[in-house]
Amino acid sequence: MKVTSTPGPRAADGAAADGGSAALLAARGLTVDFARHGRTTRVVDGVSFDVGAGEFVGIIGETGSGKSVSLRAALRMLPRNGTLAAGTSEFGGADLQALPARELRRLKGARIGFIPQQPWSALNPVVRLDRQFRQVGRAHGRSRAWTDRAALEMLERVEIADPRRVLAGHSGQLSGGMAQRVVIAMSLLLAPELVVADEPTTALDVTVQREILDLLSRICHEDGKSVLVVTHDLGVVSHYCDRVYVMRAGRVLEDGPVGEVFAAPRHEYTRSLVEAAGAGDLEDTDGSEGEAS
Ligand SMILES: Nc1ncnc2c1ncn2[C@@H]1O[C@H](COP(=O)(O)OP(=O)(O)OP(=O)(O)O)[C@@H](O)[C@H]1O
Repeated sequence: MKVTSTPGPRAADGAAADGGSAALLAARGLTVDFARHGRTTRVVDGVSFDVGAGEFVGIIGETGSGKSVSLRAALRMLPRNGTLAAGTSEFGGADLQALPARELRRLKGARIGFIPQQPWSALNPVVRLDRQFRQVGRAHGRSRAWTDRAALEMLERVEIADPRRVLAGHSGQLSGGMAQRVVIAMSLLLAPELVVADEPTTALDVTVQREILDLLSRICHEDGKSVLVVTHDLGVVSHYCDRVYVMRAGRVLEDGPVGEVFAAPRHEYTRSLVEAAGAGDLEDTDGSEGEAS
């Protein structure tokens, strides 16, 4: 994959300087409180980010820095004990925080695909996979025939061998990598414009991780989709993303084109991430046109 290093200003407030109102997903000032053991803790504080059309954006930071919570806040997917204390998020100009729940559900399945950390969390072990695809199709007004055809096509695109047999089976028969391919196929079923992936490969073996990411990136590039990926792996961001937001302790420390941020980090923390990752992970971030293997 090409890693671009678009020249341009680097924003200081966590929002992309070049994102502006044209962004497909725009989050501004997200601030999240969690109630825990009778106390309220602020875990995300004023986080802003943009994802433009066709852009691959990464959010990176150590465990607990607030990456997942920011992403979930933007998509109105916070757990019960989490509250959005401040901030806004828009998708294609629609206010995600104000949309009626039904419209939000419709938009999320059809225009925003979500890939979770654990494929198993998105699959029901006791329901045949073809039925699970049909449930997704039905929820969005698609016929059974349409869904069956689309599911087969998507499983082929994610390189599942013998997709008919897989569809007639259950998720428990799949390896982790196969299960994540099925989840990717399901999340892409309705051709969403944006794919949001929360540490999509941490549950998988290292070799499988790369295969899955290559596949996801290829399909999303071919179809011109936007991707927002949350990861603690600098190699993933440097290899697959155009722009990056670096998070620590619930805030965005810096953001910008991947090549620029990692080649000349402004923040000490980003510098330490780069140093810890070592040169091997940064082979593609020099602003030149590195190709993924
Ligand atoms: N449901 C919850 N209730 C209380 N606190 C939570 C909840 N979910 C997350 N947190 C807290 O919010 C903070 C940010 O968590 P978050 O999951 O966003 O981190 P992260 O950067 O995505 O890390 P990881 O890579 O481990 O997922 C952490 O301190 C976490 O303990």
